[in-house]
Amino acid sequence: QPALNARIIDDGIMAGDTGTIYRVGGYMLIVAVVNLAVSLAATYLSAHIASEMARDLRISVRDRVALLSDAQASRFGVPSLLTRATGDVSNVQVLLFATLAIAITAPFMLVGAAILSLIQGWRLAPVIVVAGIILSVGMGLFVRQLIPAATLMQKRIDTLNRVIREQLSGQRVIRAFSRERTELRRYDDANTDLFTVALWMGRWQTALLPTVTVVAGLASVAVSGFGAVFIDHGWMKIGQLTATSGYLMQILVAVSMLSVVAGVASRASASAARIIEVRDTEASIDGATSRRDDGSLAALGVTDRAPLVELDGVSFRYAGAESPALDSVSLAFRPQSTTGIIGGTASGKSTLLALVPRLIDPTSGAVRWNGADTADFAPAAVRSRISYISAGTSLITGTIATNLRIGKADADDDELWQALDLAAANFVRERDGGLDAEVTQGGRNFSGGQRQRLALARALLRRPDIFVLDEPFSALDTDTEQAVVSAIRAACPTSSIVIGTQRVSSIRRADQIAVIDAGRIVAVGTHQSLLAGSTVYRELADAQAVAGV
Ligand SMILES: Nc1ncnc2c1ncn2[C@@H]1O[C@H](COP(=O)(O)OP(=O)(O)OP(=O)(O)O)[C@@H](O)[C@H]1O
Repeated sequence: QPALNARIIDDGIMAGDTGTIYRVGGYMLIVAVVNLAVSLAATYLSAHIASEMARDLRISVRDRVALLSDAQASRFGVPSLLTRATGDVSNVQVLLFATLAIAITAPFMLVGAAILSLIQGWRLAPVIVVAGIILSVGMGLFVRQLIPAATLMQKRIDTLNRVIREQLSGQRVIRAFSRERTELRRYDDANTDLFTVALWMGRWQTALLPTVTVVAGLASVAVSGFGAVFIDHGWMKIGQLTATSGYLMQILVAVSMLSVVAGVASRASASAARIIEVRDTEASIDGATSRRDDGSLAALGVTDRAPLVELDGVSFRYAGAESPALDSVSLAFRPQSTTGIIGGTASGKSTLLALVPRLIDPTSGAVRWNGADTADFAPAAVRSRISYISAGTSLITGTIATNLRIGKADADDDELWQALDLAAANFVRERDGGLDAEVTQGGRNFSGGQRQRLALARALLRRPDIFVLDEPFSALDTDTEQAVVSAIRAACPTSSIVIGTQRVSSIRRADQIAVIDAGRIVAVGTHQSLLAGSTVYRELADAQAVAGV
């Protein structure tokens, strides 16, 4: 366009040729319309591609997170994983959009304008080159400053998210212990830390544009000044000077656009590193860790019948822990039999139970199904035969039906009602909406006992070969827990039922009771034999005032 403008001035206005003015003016109009259409299309396509990339990236982060072991997930921390899957992906999305919409076109614009300005005359080239060098060096420095700051900023967003999460989930405790002021201060500190780094980045970012503008202004003054001298000497025409000024402006616009992209790029590169860190984490518990290519149950000799599950000299140590949570545990869970694992706080019950569905793998020893090491099995194959209830029952946002169908996706309503009845979850019948009654986040609109009954119904729906139940009755009264245990046994006569608990009442009728203390099995027997032979068990029973029946 500046070249066409130069022709209008030099060949049209100066030569008094109105025909050239109209003709070249027409070309300018066409160029402007094409320019508009191309940039609209480029913006649309860039937005489309960037959004699709972000969607795929979120899926891949989620897929990786789903495969992380508990220890790996807690190394990142839930708030950080959330930020990485959302805010960090958005930063990369913005960069991709900016790159496609601006950063690809800007260099063409820059080089094209530089070449076209040279065609107009070489004499002003040094001005353009000097301005270009100053701007490139300035931008390089700017990006170097911003990348570490952007990394710090994402970390501080993680911290703020963690504080908010803790405060929201612990709201009642905070109120009950009058900790509002302390918590407010904690929030303020995290918020101020984030503000400080954001402000620092903002200052650098705001400094960049004025720098570009000042360099642009000086370059423009230099072009006009030198140009005037060159015209005076007859080395240049007025139109050539106008065109060179126009191209200089285009170069500076391109540089300004690149400077905006540089700001986005520094944040995005910090975010990309955080996303890559998650994606590159080798999942420690997933299908890929099956030691055999064919990790199916059939390939390993486990048929339709409930298997004999054995813990064979199993030890487990959490990463960084001084002592093992489980130490040389050997125990068998037989089909058609109920096993109780009882022990005090932190004795290792949850750790032991998590081994069965391969939520964790033993540090040494093996978990065997019909003699075959489950490390050879695909975790999904093992889990498909198990119903697991973790301590602190989890429900998800949805309805009662959607929560129950996690246990069995194709269960019809009759099956759901039957499972609810077996789990003594009669309250669902009185609830508005019945099976379609709403479940809010974490099942907070249900009491602890109701949540446990729903979890038991979900576990029952699957009719698994093994029930692995971690403290499943802690919020139920003893009569109800007995009724539910009997109902599970009657509904699934061939299954193996394993119950981890601190309550003697939950397991006293079990065929086998293992007493665990500090990660070791200290006694195995029945209620009666343990009352006679195990001090730990007797003490637990005495403390809970359970009669020797
Ligand atoms: N994710 C973890 N990281 C590190 N150590 C852990 C982790 N989970 C449990 N432990 C430790 O392992 C030991 C056994 O814990 P576990 O949760 O298995 O006990 P538990 O018998 O189920 O306790 P409770 O009845 O109180 O739930 C404890 O010393 C505990 O501190």
